[in-house]
Amino acid sequence: MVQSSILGFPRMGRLRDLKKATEAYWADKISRDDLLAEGKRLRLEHWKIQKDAGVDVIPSNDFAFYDQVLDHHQLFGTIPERYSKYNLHALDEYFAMGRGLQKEGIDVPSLEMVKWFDSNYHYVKPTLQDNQQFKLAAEPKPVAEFLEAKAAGIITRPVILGPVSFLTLAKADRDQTVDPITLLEKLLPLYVELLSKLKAAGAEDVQIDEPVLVFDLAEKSKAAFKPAYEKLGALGAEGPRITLATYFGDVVHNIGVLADLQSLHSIHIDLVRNPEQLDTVVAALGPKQVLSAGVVDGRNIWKTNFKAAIEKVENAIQKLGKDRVIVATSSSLLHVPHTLASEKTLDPEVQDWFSFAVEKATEVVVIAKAVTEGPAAVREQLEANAKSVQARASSARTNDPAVKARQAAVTPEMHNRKSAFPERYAEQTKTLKLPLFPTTTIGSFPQTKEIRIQRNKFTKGEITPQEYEKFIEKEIQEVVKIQEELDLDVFVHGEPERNDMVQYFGERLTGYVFTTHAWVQSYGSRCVRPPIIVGDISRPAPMTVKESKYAASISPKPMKGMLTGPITCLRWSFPRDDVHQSVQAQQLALALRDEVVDLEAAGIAVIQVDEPALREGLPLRTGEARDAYLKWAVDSFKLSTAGVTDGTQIHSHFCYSEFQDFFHAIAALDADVLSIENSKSDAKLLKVFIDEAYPRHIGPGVYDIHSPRVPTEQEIKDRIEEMLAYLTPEQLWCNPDCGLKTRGWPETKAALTAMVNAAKYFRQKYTK
Ligand SMILES: CN1c2c(nc(N)[nH]c2=O)NC[C@@H]1CNc1ccc(C(=O)N[C@@H](CCC(=O)N[C@@H](CCC(=O)N[C@@H](CCC(=O)O)C(=O)O)C(=O)O)C(=O)O)cc1
Ligand SMILES: N[C@@H](CCS)C(=O)O
Ligand SMILES: [Zn+2]
Repeated sequence: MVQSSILGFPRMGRLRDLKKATEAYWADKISRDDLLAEGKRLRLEHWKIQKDAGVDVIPSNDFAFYDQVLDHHQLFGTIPERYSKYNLHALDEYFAMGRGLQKEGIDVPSLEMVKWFDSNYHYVKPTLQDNQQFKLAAEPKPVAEFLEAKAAGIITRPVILGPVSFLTLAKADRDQTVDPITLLEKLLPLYVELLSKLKAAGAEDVQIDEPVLVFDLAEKSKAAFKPAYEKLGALGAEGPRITLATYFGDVVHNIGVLADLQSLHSIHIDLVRNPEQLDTVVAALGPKQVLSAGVVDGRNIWKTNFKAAIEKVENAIQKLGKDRVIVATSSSLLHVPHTLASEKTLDPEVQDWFSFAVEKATEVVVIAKAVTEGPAAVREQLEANAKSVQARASSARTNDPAVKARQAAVTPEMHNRKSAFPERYAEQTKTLKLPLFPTTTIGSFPQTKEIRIQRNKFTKGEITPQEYEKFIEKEIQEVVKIQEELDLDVFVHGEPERNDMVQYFGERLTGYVFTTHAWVQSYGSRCVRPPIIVGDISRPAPMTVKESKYAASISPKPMKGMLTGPITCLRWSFPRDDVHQSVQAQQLALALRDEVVDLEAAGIAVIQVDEPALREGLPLRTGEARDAYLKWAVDSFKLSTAGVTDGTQIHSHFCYSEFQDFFHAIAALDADVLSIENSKSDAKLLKVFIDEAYPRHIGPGVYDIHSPRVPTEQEIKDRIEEMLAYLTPEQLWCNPDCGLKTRGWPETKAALTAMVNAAKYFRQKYTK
């Protein structure tokens, strides 16, 4: 019998219940016990959904109150002393690492948070010491959650991050030099102990995620696999059977590594992203090893094409037999929304094309049944699926000849600014007249409860468009006034009208549909509702001009227009899977180009086009695919921004990504000013700007915006001083790491006051 399996389930709940409970706990509105009880309720509900759908292999320990990688910091006792010294309750210590803590004499910033592979999910980086000791938690969470499910009559397969991935994704703490992978020997006994405990609790199977196998691994990491899994395998019957899971890429380049891991029970591969890896992996399996075939997409919302998925699974069965194949989701379903059933306003035509987590649970079951019992056993489902797939392929919604014609008319010249940076800068200086160390923010100001309530009322028709517009104008007036008081140099309108920097644009572009409840966790308690690209994209009307023009009209200083770039719009949406992403990016670029030109015509002389997802889109392995991506991604940005005159200053912003290995792409954008998240990274990373003789202007973030913690003026000065080792005073802008939408006003004002004072200090010091 072919089993069905899910690698992980979204944990927020149908109505973002976990977000609400967590934020209520942080605000002291519910007790710790209330929050723990809500977590328990959600875990149980999610296991039951999967059980009721008929899924054979159901994951546990895929739940986390903040981040599943952060859970492993506590599991292995890798909590830096700056947190552990306070002897906080474990849950509070956990949140302190995730989001920092500034309360009752405690003042500790959060750990670094970065992108989870090429997704819009962010994990907290394990941060290790030179003399790192490891200690398994007294009540390991994977064991506790396995037992919790067991008590409810559901036998699960606990998920843990593998030792090689944990260490490869880790970093040395600031001022430490340890290469994390060298700590493997010390860490492995904890895995052995954990596996024994799981087995003793009744777990027959465990899923160990080793997603780093999709990277081009350093030799040290590659070499770590064999000894690690020999040690875990040595447990034999004393430990659970191990399924080693890889996802988001292929493992063909590391097949020698996998072929050596004969103690594994099964190997999971992503056959949505890389179906071509099937034959190589099957050939490398040992005679009894099982293949977990990831054929239901964990990263996108399109209904699975059953015919195509069944063909892939049948192909594996032919070589391995039915008992050695499992039908699975390609990755955890963390990256897709909870259920399509909550969507009440989608056009039924397109609703029929989608499948969210709950629906995907049924999909793996149907596919497993089709290959176990034959198609007749699920004829009805297969026929309905074929009809839906066919309807989408032939829908008029997907194809717009006018968009195609415009794309065909794009010329190479349309990608280039009129002049090189020195001439542009000379023009910009005439109008902008900025001081040294100009201060600015990244765009958004706090999205207060009041803003969200008013938008909610407007969406529900409880207030008129005119009332909503007046409210937004009032918000803009307020942020302009605050920026005047703070004495910032380049103002923003604060983005109060935007629910989200991508969703907002998706709602204004043809070719998109958007949802009401399709939330996906981005980090911690923060969720996004990615709009869905269903057809060719165009801009029926200006999207941001009204608000920017209004803000400029009441502002005594330059007002920065604010757009989300084509690659970020693409990556943070659910993209089409029937058209290459480069085509979708170019359509977005053309729509944004019109917006940029319209903003300029409205008198906006500084325009920021955010591209925080540019790095995220980079193929995970080096090589041709990367070069191809970089070409079309950079071209899209340039196409969107190059329609302006020299005097208009183009900014771009990057966050959540490591930029050194990506420097050439950022430089190739030819933006006049870059702002990059930097406050949590070592300033030494800025050396790349010297090495490459970067000629334009840069604002490396001077403080972290993810934490409510307020930086001191001295900290910011120290940071700027460090930056000046790598950048000239003429090049340097002062700004926070990213937008301030998640922050409250008191901390925002306090932090920006410190930032402006620090900038003024250096301005005075360097002005001749
Ligand atoms: C910069 N980042 C972003 C990423 N991806 C995006 N798509 N957008 C981003 O900004 N990736 C990388 C980072 C991740 N960072 C963030 C930062 C902040 C958030 C965030 O604040 N998310 C909000 C939801 C935003 C939103 O769409 N809000 C809507 C709906 C608001 C709402 O919940 N309304 C209530 C009713 C009103 C009420 O009573 O409060 C409801 O519908 O129930 C809006 O503002 O209209 C979050 O709350 O998590 C995400 C990623
Ligand atoms: N302009 C956006 C960028 C976030 S990456 C903001 O300020 O929120
Ligand atoms: Zn940002």
